[in-house]
Amino acid sequence: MEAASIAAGLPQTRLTVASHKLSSSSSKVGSVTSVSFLESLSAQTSLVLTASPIEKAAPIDAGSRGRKRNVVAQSFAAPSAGICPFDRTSSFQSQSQTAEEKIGLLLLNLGGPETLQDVQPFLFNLFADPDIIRLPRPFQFLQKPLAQLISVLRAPKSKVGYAAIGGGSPLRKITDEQAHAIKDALQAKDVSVNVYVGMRYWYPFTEEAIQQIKKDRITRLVVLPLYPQFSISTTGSSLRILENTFSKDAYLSRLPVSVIESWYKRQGYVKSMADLIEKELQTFSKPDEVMIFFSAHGVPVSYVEVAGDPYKDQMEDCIYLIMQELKARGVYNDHTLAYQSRVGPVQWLKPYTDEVLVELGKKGVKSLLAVPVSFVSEHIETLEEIDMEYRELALESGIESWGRVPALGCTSSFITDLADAVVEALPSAKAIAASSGSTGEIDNYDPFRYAIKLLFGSVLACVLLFSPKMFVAFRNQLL
Ligand SMILES: C=CC1=C(C)c2cc3[nH]c(cc4nc(cc5[nH]c(cc1n2)c(C)c5CCC(=O)O)C(CCC(=O)O)=C4C)c(C)c3C=C
Ligand SMILES: [Fe+2]
Repeated sequence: MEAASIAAGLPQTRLTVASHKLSSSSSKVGSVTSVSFLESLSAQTSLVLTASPIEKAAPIDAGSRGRKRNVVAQSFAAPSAGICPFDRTSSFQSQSQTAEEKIGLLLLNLGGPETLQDVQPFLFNLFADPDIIRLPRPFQFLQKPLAQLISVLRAPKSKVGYAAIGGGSPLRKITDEQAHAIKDALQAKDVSVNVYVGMRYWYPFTEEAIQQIKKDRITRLVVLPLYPQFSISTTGSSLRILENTFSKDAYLSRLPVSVIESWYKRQGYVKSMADLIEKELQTFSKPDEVMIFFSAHGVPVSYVEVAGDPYKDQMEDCIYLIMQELKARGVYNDHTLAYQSRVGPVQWLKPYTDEVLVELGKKGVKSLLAVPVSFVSEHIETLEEIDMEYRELALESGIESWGRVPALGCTSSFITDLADAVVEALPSAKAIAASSGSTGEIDNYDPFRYAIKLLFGSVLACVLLFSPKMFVAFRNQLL
């Protein structure tokens, strides 16, 4: 649904932010930040803070060639008819309202190519992100030429993957469904919100969502990244877009904002994951003998060891909490954690999923249940990498029974808990730092300087990449 048509004529949202009663099952754990998200992000990503100003033209334009420009982000103002079920029996009650508010909820996600033609420009946007390819400051002018080169080299491999799952990523559709479901779950708690979806690397872009929030004159905003754990490369990268845009805009810099940075500790999430695992274990002939195999998306080791990305610690903590929940239910299966989806010639978090599968086969493990744990939607890495590549590898390695837990998607207990998280975050919303300018203009873009940089950078990138050592590394790891 197009945002413009839905968002038009929105009723003014009425809400008591100061006084509300929370459901006894909802948990306040999780990391909620208001203004301080900028500071905490700076602390966590100090190495890249001075990276490029908002990628205003290039990433979006790169993806919009030959496509009707998507001018508005998605906003969901109308209840959707039963796309995702959720629990309407929550004990949350909003009480009488003291102020008129127009509340926005911004869901942040990665985005994915919708067609095979989108794959290369999508990859360009991804590799042009200084939070994904972290170049030392003197080399940052190489970011875009490198992104162009790597995206072109990587695209054929990625296209095979996307072709295998139906010719495109399901992320936009699933995220839209989650947006509708959270909106409905909030409505059932008497909290009216406009929900916006902002993708980092594909449509609807985060920048578009922000512009829509501004147009809609939202008065209070909750930001909810759809990643349970924080990583510089995911939540951090999306928050940087917000930081850059909000701090330069008079209206946005005064808008009270609350950011839910990570939420893997929430009881609703932990219990929902445990429910899925428990249910899937029952599909095996001997459930007690199944190894629970958590497969998390990897990140380069340098993110954790040099830049201080909390992702690895949070992931380990998350697995611990899910296993504790399972033990409390009398499920004592063995479990292990490995990291998947590495790209490029650098060291990523270990152990690697493919290597562990082979080892487990050698050790005589016969039944294995894969649990994707970094992400809450089905996507290429669950549907292709786990369900096809890793399954085949596991069976070749001697594992006889293979299962996979579905992504949470619109599971009702999970959606209800996210809605609770939003309600809990509302009171702490605060305006971000004062605006540095009041025009709302984002950045000066000089096409001539950009072209010179691009030309020079491309030549240097080719020289670097086609040196024999780099060439071998890329051939082995990227293609
Ligand atoms: C090159 C570096 C990458 C880092 C670091 C990284 C971190 C990271 N990614 C996700 C979740 C997703 N990644 C997706 C696609 C994707 N990611 C990379 C690279 C890095 N990811 C590439 C090259 C791609 C494109 C697909 C491919 O060619 O393999 C997606 C989208 C999937 C879809 O269905 O479209 C998601 C989701 C997490 C959680 C994460 C760090 C914690
Ligand atoms: Fe990724």
